[in-house]
Amino acid sequence: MRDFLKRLPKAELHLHIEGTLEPELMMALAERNGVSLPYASEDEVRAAYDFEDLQSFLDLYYQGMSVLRTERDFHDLAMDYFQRAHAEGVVHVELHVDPQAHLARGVCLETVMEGLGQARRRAERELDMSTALIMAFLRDRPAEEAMRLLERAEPYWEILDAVGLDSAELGHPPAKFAEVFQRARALGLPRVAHAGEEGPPEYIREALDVLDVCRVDHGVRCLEDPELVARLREQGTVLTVCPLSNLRLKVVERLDDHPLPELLKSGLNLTLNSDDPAYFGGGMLENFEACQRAFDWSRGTFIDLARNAIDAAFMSETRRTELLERLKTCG
Ligand SMILES: Nc1ncnc2[nH]cnc12
Ligand SMILES: [Zn+2]
Repeated sequence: MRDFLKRLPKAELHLHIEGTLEPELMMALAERNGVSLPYASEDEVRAAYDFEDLQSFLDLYYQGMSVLRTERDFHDLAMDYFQRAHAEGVVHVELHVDPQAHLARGVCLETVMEGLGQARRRAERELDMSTALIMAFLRDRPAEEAMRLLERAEPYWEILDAVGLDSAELGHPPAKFAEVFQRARALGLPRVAHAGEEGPPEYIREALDVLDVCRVDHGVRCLEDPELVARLREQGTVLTVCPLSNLRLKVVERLDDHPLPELLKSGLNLTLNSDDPAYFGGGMLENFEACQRAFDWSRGTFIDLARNAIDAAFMSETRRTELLERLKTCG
């Protein structure tokens, strides 16, 4: 089965590029840039990854990214991830990036975008990997700051595939960002948002009604609201589910308790993703394998999930056709 899951052409729709920073690269960049970290070794970094909830993870996630300072750092970060993902049979990656977290540290938007752009072009050329870029707003910061970022990103509007919404969910409902998302819509930018990870089903409704998102990141708490489930099913809204993330952030106690089988039974349009692979114990292949162990799904189920991701991805129709063809030969 591992071989089959590896061969499966996997499209990853929910990944935070800053969440791919492995302890080895974190330590190397800290050294290169003279940034001090509260860890003496990679093992100490790993030992700190024992999270209670989303906030306890975010605290380390923002601390970890303090080592990213230059264009080359962002290039190295993304290229490192693309190579690992490629080795796991990932053929398309949609990366969320959190510019506000970098701007707040004095790293300018151009540094982030140019570094990531270089890596994306190399991935395309050297790994035959397509990529998409989602510029995310931090929901625990003021909406005015998000609006300033959107305007500041004008030179990059052309290369953005979507805007997103992430960071601490509770207490920061999607409606707080109504104007920002309206502006993104007016600019012709597709929209996605994290909702229903730790937050209530009401946040998923708001993401749909107020932000007009085409996909919901996580969305697992929709099951608490049967009417919402029916609506998501009828609309075919994609949920980008992240099993190992939900486990490590204690959204569920054990993977066997994960709502994925129920979400599947409810006829929802699901995809599997890694979220922050360096922090949550594995990339796409580990997430697929963990589901195989926990739920004993058939090959057909994994093929369906992989197809959902390709169908919903921000990619050219030529690329989509090519990947769907590749998927057919996989069974
Ligand atoms: N799982 C997650 N939820 C919300 N914001 C995030 N930023 C990075 N990972 C995240
Ligand atoms: Zn996420």
